[in-house]
Amino acid sequence: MGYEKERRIAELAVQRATLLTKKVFHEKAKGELAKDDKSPVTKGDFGAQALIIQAIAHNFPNDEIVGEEESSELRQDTALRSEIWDLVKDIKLNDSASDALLGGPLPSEEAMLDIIDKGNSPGGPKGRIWALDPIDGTKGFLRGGQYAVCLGLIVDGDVKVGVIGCPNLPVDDATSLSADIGGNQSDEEGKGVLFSAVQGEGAISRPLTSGGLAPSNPISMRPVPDTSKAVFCEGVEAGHSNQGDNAAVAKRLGITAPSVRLDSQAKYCSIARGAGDIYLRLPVRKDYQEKIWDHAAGDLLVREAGGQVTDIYGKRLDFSKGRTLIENKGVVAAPAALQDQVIEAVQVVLNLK
Ligand SMILES: Nc1ncnc2c1ncn2[C@@H]1O[C@H](COP(=O)(O)OS(=O)(=O)O)[C@@H](OP(=O)(O)O)[C@H]1O
Ligand SMILES: [Mg+2]
Repeated sequence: MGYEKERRIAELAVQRATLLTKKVFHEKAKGELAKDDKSPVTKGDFGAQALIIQAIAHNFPNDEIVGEEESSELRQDTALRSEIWDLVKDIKLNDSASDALLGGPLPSEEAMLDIIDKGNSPGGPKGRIWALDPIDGTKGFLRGGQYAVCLGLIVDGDVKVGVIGCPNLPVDDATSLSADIGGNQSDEEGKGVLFSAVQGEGAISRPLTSGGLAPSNPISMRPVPDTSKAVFCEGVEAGHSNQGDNAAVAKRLGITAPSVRLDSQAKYCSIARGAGDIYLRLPVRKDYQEKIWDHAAGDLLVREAGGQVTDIYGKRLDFSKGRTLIENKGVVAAPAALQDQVIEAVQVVLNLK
């Protein structure tokens, strides 16, 4: 219990960082950048990481941070670095009291690089550790589709707070399921959704804004009478989860509805609000270790919305082992009442039993 300050700071930090990523996303969408230019995602990633770590370091100076990015590339590339600095120094929430909570402007480009490198914690079983993915769903971002800004607080190995900004998801939690849930949901004015959860206190969503926090609504997973009525949410990239195995699991469960495909932790968010029911991430490569920043916030959000999240063996995701989920393989997230049946089907399809 508690963690209200952590939730508020995390929500505001993610909201502010999302503004930066949206600026770059829309420059790209309007064709102002070369089509094969990889720099938009790089700019968004580094800029958002700097802004979020600044807010954490200002409010919780003793906490550690596991961030996806580190600054060595920027220390080599002065042109890219100054483009990112131009973005970072100008981003403010349109509400001075909220902005002040996140700390004053960073003093210099050098300070920005140092802040980015505070994301170098090795993680582990003890203490307060934030897991940060400044742009999750890189491929979705580049494609003009779904991406997410994700931040989770892990305390002694347990996720206590999870916050996810999804600038391209529809604001209304009741929006019906749609296979076409790409970047066409986005606009520059400030649509999109901010999701959050605190352990033991449920999950909420609120519209993303460019100022202070908007009013929130509780969210929960859809009641699904039996597995055949469920809808899958799954990734877009065939290299990240095994779509053939997913289809075989769906068949075993009697599911006929087409899967909703979207990038990033927007999948966890969608099932947590009832826009889809089951998220499967079945391994493609045996040796791939999932990263904690790709799952910490989404894991808590779904569990607080009435779901269960495990790996393909039915084991809870273990965030106490460092920067990766070394003790887990794949992800299976479903309404709590269906989880055992889904795991059973996964294990049959993967020949685990
Ligand atoms: N081989 C493999 N297997 C599983 N996961 C991998 C793999 N390679 C990369 N990644 C990580 O996938 C993150 C993006 O996941 P998504 O869910 O958006 O992917 S997708 O929707 O399935 O395309 C992506 O996060 P971002 O880099 O932040 O986009 C990677 O951390
Ligand atoms: Mg990621």
